[in-house]
Order: sequence, then C-alpha cells, then structure tokens
Amino acid sequence: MTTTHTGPAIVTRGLTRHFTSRKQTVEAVQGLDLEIGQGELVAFLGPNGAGKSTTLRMLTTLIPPTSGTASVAGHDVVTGQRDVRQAIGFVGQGNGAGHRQLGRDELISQGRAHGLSRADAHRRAGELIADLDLEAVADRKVSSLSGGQRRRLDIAMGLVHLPRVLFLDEPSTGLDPQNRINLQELIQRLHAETGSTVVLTTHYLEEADALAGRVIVVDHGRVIADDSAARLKSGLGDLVRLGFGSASDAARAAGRLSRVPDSRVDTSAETVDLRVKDGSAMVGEVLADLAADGVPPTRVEVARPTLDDVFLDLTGRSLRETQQTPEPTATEIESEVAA
Ligand SMILES: Nc1ncnc2c1ncn2[C@@H]1O[C@H](COP(=O)(O)OP(=O)(O)OP(=O)(O)O)[C@@H](O)[C@H]1O
Repeated sequence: MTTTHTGPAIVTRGLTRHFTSRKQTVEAVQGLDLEIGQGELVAFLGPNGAGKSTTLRMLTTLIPPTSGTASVAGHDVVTGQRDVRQAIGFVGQGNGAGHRQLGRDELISQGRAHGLSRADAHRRAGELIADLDLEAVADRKVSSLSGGQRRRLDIAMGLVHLPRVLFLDEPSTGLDPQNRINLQELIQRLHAETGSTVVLTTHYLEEADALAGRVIVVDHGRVIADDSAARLKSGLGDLVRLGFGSASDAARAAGRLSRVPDSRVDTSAETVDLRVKDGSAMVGEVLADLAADGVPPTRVEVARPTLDDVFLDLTGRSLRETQQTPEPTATEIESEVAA
C-alpha cells in the first residue's frame, strides 16, 4: 500500500449533485462538507433516496459533481480521476464479478488490471480467498455461488490491490441475518488488519451502530448528524416511558415532570415520554415524586436510545418507517459515466 498521502482520506467542499428526471431537478446531494481521516471506518446512514449512493458514486469517480469539490487519497475526483481509481476499492450494490468465470480467476484478472504482476496477483488472490473463507468455492464458476459467497467475492475484488480507501455500497443488502453478521465481522477485521479507510452506506441501524466508529446521517442530500453512534445516542438521553390510567393523569404527570432539569417531556394520550441523561438513575426519584403528587404511573419502561431514536429526533420520522416506502426508482437515468 502506498502511503505518500498524509492528509485526510476524503475531503468534500460544497459537494453537490443534481439529476434531471422528467424535466424536474432532483437535488440528490446538497453541499456536503466532510473530512474523513485515514483509517476511519465510517457509515453513511439514511433512508431510501437520501443521497448515500450518489455521494459514493461521486467519490468513486463514477459520476462528476454538479458543483463543489471532493478529493480522495489526496486526488481530486474530477481532475485526478485516474489516481483516485488507483487508490480506491469500490464494492457496488450489484455483483462485480463475471458470472461465467471462476472466482479465483476473477480475482487474479482484477489484480492484473490494477497493475499487479502475475505472481503478485496470484499470491494476493490466494490470501483473499483464505481471508474471506472462500477456499471451498474459489475454483467454481461465480454464477454457482450463493448470495453471501458472491458478496464476499465482491469484497475480495474490491480489496485485491490493497486500496487505501474502500467504499462499500450497502454491502449486506440481500443477505440473511447470519451472513450479515459474518460480513460485518469480516469488514471489521479487514479494517483492523489493513488500516485502510472504509466508507460504507447502509439502511441498517444495527449495522451502522455495530461497525462504524463514525456515523454520518444523511437525509434529503444533507448531513444531519455526524458523530460516533455512542455520542449520538447519549446526546439524546434515555427514554423513561410512563403509562397512566387516564389522559388527564398523564397530563398532570407531564406538568410535574416538566420541572425535571435537563429533560424533555412528550405526552401522547395516556403515555408520557421523559428524555433524561441517565434514565435508570432518575427513575426512582421520578416515581416517588409522581406518587407524592397522587399520579403514580401504571407502567414504567426505561430504554437506552437507539440510532433510530436519534433519527426520529432529528427528522421527525423513524428510519424504520421510511424503509417501508422506498423512493420510486428514477425512470430517466442520466449518463453515469464521468466525462
Ligand atoms: N441517475 C439518476 N437520475 C435521476 N435521479 C436519480 C439518479 N440517481 C439517483 N437519483 C435520485 O437522487 C436521489 C438520491 O438517490 P441515492 O440513490 O443517492 O439515494 P440513497 O440514499 O443511496 O438511497 P437508497 O438507500 O435507496 O440506495 C433520489 O431521489 C434518487 O431518485
């Protein structure tokens, strides 16, 4: 791996991409300002149509920005397209490997295409086949592999030339839960072993939470949060959900709870949600106060915040709900090949 570039792995300034679809302009990515350091493992999280793939496609030089700039491994994605491509690995949503080839041959060809010598390409293919647990299937035709095996082969294809920056677009989509977990472990291990910068997109909250040191939440083409999953969640605070016998009791309790310092109270019918920094520590005091005021709750739950709660707080929508209503696929597709 060449390590001449010492600055951030990725820098974007005002990165913007519009599409024209049925004479309407779709503002897929709107003025992204990002800095991603070398060796970070970052997840782009957001609902369908948020602009995750479009961002990745610009960073991997597949489409040019409408305006703004981006550099990857020190090279501009427009003026240094060739250098960017040398420095990165990209695993897109489809399968990259040719279906009638043998998996091992695909890997060797990919290595050769990236300038490895024949011997190095063979050695590297062998290493990846072992690392990605593909030994049993590497000498079979790609078309005969299962979805999970194919995804692992795709990842091997993205890694064959030891990229400094690896982009994975929804790597676990279409995999069953077990394969998804296997793949997550694999990404973590590869990241730890190679020290490459890894940027992945995902719909899966659990995946972003489990994998990434940093979570960038995007919606409508903009960054709406950028932090570690732990800090995003702790910033929101725990949820103490209290149920009451009637809406009037809930309203009285909400009045009392609005005096709890550094808290937020939301009432809905017979339920009051109290957001506080440390729910478990607070709940005893809260229950005692409510009992003293004659409105003891009939039900109490304390929950740690999830990333979905963070998303709901930021956007007013649940990321889970937004997954039920995917964006319609663009019908008029612009040319995706950078000029
Ligand atoms: N080639 C295109 N032509 C027209 N519109 C497009 C094109 N590609 C993407 N879009 C639109 O740009 C917006 C962002 O799409 P993008 O694929 O980046 O979102 P995403 O966050 O990756 O979504 P998903 O999770 O569904 O993959 C959407 O409204 C999409 O319909």
